Amino acid sequence: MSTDKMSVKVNVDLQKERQKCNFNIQEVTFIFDGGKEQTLQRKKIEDIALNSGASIDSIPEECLGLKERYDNAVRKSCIYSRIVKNEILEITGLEALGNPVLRRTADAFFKEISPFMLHLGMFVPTIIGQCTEEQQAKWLPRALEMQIIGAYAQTELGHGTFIRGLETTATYDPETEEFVLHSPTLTSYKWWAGGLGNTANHCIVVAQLYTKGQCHGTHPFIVPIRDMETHEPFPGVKVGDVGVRMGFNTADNGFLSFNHYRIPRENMMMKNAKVLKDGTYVKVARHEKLTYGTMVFVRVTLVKEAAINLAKAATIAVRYSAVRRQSQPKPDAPEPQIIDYPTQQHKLFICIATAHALQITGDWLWRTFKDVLADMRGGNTDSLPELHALSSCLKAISTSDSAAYIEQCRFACGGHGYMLSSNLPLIYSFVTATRTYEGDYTVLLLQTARFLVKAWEQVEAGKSVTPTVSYLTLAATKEKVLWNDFAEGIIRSFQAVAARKISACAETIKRHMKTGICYEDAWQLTTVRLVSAAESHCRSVICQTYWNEITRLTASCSTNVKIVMEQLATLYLIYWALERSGDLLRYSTISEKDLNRLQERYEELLALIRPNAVGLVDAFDFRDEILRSTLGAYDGRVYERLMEEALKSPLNDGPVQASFHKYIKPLTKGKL
Ligand SMILES: CCCCC/C=C\C/C=C\C/C=C\C/C=C\C/C=C\CCCCC(=O)SCCNC(=O)CCNC(=O)[C@H](O)C(C)(C)COP(=O)(O)OP(=O)(O)OC[C@H]1O[C@@H](n2cnc3c(N)ncnc32)[C@H](O)[C@@H]1OP(=O)(O)O
Ligand SMILES: Cc1cc2nc3c(=O)[nH]c(=O)nc-3n(C[C@H](O)[C@H](O)[C@H](O)COP(=O)(O)OP(=O)(O)OC[C@H]3O[C@@H](n4cnc5c(N)ncnc54)[C@H](O)[C@@H]3O)c2cc1C
Repeated sequence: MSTDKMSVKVNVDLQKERQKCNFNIQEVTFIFDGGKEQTLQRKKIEDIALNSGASIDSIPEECLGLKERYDNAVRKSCIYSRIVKNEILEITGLEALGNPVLRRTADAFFKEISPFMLHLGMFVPTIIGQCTEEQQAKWLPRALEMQIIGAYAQTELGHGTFIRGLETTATYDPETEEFVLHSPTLTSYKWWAGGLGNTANHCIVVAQLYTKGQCHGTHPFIVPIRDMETHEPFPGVKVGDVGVRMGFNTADNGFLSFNHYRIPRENMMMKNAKVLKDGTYVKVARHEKLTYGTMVFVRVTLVKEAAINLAKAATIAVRYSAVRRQSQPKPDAPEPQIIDYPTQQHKLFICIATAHALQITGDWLWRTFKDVLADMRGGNTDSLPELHALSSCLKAISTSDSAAYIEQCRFACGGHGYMLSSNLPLIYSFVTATRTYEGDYTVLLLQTARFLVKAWEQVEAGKSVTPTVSYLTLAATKEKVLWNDFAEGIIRSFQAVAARKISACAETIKRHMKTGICYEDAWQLTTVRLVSAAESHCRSVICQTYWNEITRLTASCSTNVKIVMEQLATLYLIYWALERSGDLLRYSTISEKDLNRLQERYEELLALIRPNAVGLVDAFDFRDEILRSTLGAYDGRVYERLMEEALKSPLNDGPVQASFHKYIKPLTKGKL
């Protein structure tokens, strides 16, 4: 427990909740963080970054005007980046790029997003992933020292998903040994890049590479866009802000265009392909899609990003639900805490369980990513398609589930959840964007579906497949899978559902083709089912990973920790079995009686988890500075904080606003 938690006066209901908790909270914190060392490291980093108070705003961020908000975010980004550079990276090394501790700590500084986020989140990783060693030696130290600040400009006004359709050109001129960057149309303007509008002085630009009259497709280039002294855009560069957004308003998302703008040949990022001085194009990489590597990396990190944000929202909503009392279900009895309503438990406990499921799956995916990276360093790219399929569907489902459940947490807080000071609307506006950026939900599930259909064709041909799809053999028989309600049985049934959906998609594509249409059209006609099949596959991966890993991770834990972690994981499996009962009825032998029994077990689990609910969210161990919520603070002084925060509003700076004299008074006096 940190000192701030020990010294404060805590709401009586929350105190009672904490007394009820029957498990060792710290052990669960270690599980969520990925181990005791990780917890200790995170706390050390949080202490370094937050104990100075540099993150605190005197006026709430949301009460500032757009320009002041941006200015304040840049000011704090400079402070935070100094801490990151001088102290945090010393502790974590570049592993910090894949570790949510930086983002989690950054939340204390920025209610929205730092305009430097993409510098560390994409600019630096792309230098690492796409530059030769020589190029890295030139750019990486400057980027890490914050001597240059970068953005990642791939998306254009006309194209985001379809990267091959990007229009910006980079044409090689052997005379001067330069690339000429050009934006031929309005739709070719770069659009959306975080940090680009006013902050960055360099930018990674993804453009169609032309040399010797031939187009070689999209490649990344490092492009200086502003003068390092004056920060003026260079001649030939047009750059600005894309306008007000639903969230991300301090992230400085920008547009960018080029008018025959020249950069040295060496600024092409040449790890995967090169252009020689004479203009000869040389392919280095063994796999066509290695230039998409930064996207795979960010998709992998987004799974844990989804988990952390959901854990924050759940912490706010559960603590608030323990403090809030409403209605009178029994005559003459006191108003219950709203967390005692089973419907409230149904809204909230799945959020706690999902945060664990995604965090554990995110850890597993990160380890898989590192293994594939190691294989690729040895020249073996065989496991890349599986990693792409996994990272695509897990990014899609984790961000989509997290956004939906964060909104559910907001609903669970009634009217006060609608206050920006609850922080729930801001968390939601951030997370709902993650469903779109770095690959839209549907588009990514269809990428996974491509892999699954191919894997199914291999199974049909009697060939072996990779471990994450080995369950496809379950579809080889048309028999329904035998239902049983042990965890392993539920997981097996989810796999059978996915397998049968995938095989049905493959059959549907073939059936369409028999009518004479081409494969691409047959694929399009099947996409609604393909998305559903990929979603089922992804859910079975999450369920299996969550169950296997939680069993492994709790093996040496105390009994009550084992029990509560198993209750949560079982709740997660049963919740999804009930949600997908239609699929189970179709593809397994589950009966109405089995479903009724599952429903009963689900409700029993809600009651069993209830006394530990506050302990479970305390175990996520968010400092108040990171939660930034009037409803979710550790002490539960909800009403006092709502009032204190309301009084900070500029609209409370006096009893009468100027608008009364300017407009209302003339109106009421009939003079307007
Ligand atoms: C120093 C101090 C600083 C202080 C900072 C303060 C705070 C910061 C704190 C912390 C920061 C840390 C972390 C931050 C974390 C994250 C960053 C946050 C925000 C990010 C913002 C968002 C940025 C973006 O959105 S960038 C743009 C992303 N764009 C996309 O994702 C586009 C989506 N489209 C695609 O990916 C592809 O085009 C496609 C849809 C997949 C299709 O591609 P296409 O070329 O058309 O290919 P095709 O469909 O024909 O398939 C061919 C073949 O290739 C396979 N394939 C496709 N993609 C891949 C791939 N990536 N890898 C491997 N294989 C791939 C595909 O499956 C096909 O295979 P096959 O033929 O079927 O076998
Ligand atoms: C907050 C935010 C920050 C961003 N930051 C960056 C950044 O830093 N750098 C950067 O380069 N980009 C950035 N982006 C852009 C982002 O990557 C794209 O918006 C995203 O990849 C989706 O592409 P799109 O906007 O072209 O959507 P579209 O592709 O136009 O999608 C619109 C709809 O069409 C559907 N659709 C599209 N193609 C298909 C298909 N083949 N099959 C079926 N349905 C399809 C989609 O499912 C969706 O429903 C950011 C976006 C946001 C919102």
